[in-house]
Amino acid sequence: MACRPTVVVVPKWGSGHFISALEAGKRLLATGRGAFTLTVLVIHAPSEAMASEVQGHVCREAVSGLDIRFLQLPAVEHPTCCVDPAEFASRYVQLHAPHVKAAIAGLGPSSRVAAVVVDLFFTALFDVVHELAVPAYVYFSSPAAFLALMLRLPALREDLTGAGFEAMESTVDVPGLPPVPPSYMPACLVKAKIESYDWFEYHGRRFMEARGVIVNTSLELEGSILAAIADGRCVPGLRAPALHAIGPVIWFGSTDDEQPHECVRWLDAQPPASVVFLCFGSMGSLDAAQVREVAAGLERSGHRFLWVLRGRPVAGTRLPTDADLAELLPEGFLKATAGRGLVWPAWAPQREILSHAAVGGFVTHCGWNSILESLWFGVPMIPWPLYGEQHLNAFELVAGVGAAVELEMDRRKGFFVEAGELERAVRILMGGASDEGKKARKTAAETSTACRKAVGEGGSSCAALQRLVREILVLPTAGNETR
Ligand SMILES: COc1cc(-c2[o+]c3cc(O)cc([O-])c3cc2O[C@@H]2O[C@H](CO)[C@H](O)[C@H](O)[C@H]2O)cc(OC)c1O
Ligand SMILES: O=c1ccn([C@@H]2O[C@H](COP(=O)(O)OP(=O)(O)O)[C@@H](O)[C@H]2O)c(=O)[nH]1
Repeated sequence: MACRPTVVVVPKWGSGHFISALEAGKRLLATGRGAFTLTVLVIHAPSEAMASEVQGHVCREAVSGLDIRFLQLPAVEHPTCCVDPAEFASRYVQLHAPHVKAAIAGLGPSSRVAAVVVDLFFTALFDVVHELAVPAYVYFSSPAAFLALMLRLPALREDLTGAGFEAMESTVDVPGLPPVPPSYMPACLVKAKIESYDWFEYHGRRFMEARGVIVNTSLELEGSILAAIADGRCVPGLRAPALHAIGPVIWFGSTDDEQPHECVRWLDAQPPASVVFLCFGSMGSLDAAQVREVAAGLERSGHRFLWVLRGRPVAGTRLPTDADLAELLPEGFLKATAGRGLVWPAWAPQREILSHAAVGGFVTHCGWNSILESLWFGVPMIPWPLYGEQHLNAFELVAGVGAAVELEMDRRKGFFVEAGELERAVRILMGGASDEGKKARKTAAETSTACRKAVGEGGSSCAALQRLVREILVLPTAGNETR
């Protein structure tokens, strides 16, 4: 079919961002039933490890036979003196703006560019998208709760002293959530790191310029927050951005391994719902003292476990290394837990593990993709937030969604978790007669059903996707219909 319009997606590197944005693009493509193609502008990831991860996804999709064209953008210099990944990503993409403009303009002769969808850290690209008079969308791969908070940041700034949320005594009003204690504010906003607050506030303001914000969530999961945003409660006096809740967007593809993964083979030999799974995301790792507490807590809980234990990143990088188990684990631990525990020192196939019948609980760093995957498979959680917006996600999981047993962390000691506390939470989550555990397991099962219904034919997220595709396919209107 000649001259079909194309939707341009500009994803950020990093598993949680890139795969999610690509999968959302593929769902747009499938919903459009051939009415448009997808063009993905690939930004060179800032480290070799991340670049090769992105390349793996690109190569796999390039041979999928779908209408996706990948355009690699030229490399640019790295910005210097950035305080955190949010600032780095925001400034790095600014340097790509001329290349993004040239790439989009270059598509013009063969296909009309119907929309440009950028990652939540990439709103600096709006300037060139506006210059080209193309409708701009944001793909928000974090929860609506964090979107609500980002939209609220300009107003919240007025209540803050220079010390940030850490010094705040009252709770924080995130519309649609119960009052949030300041200690649950995202790690990137809690400390007096004014640069990262500035950047999140910057993006929050720029979301208002978008034709719509596509959020990886559903009405069933975050209905009250989506309603609060749509009602304008986050941006009083201004027009709220149009929202498209199309989630859960989860990638169910595989990495073409011929043999089942060792973790999966081990799970095959365990009884149903007997194993607690521990995994801390693409960037999470624990220090040596914390590793010893986890080992003691798991040993004392008496439960079966599959623990993805990663080593600290080497200097100058952010990705965890493969762990040296002999060095990290307490002496005798592997022997004492042989037969009922597996410690895996490298990247693990998390989705496959969560889908396994032997898994009954998940100790998670609360990355939003991990939460959605766990809910999809009906696995109740113990939240152990580390970085980014994860503390807010953990609060929402316990106080809002309810599919989790809270883990007490010593907030004055770098969020340290004692062995006894992990043992307590694991025992409650994995069995026993406590109401708290029963409620978490029941809510996880119910939420799984609701999530699957949302993306199925006639579900709320499926309908939102169809409305979004209709909106993209017609020329810009003042529509704000998809709340
Ligand atoms: C959303 O707020 C923050 C996100 C991050 C952040 O940074 C990051 C940088 C990389 O180079 C690679 C990554 O994979 C990555 C991931 C990441 O956070 C996760 O993003 C997911 C997709 O949006 C999802 O939201 C997870 O919940 C996040 O944990 C960093 C940060 O501050 C340091 C943020 O505030
Ligand atoms: O050992 C690992 C660690 C992470 N993941 C996947 O990486 C993504 C992590 O995204 P999330 O938003 O949870 O957290 P982030 O790593 O971006 O902080 C999820 O899809 C996980 O399933 C995985 O497959 N194996």
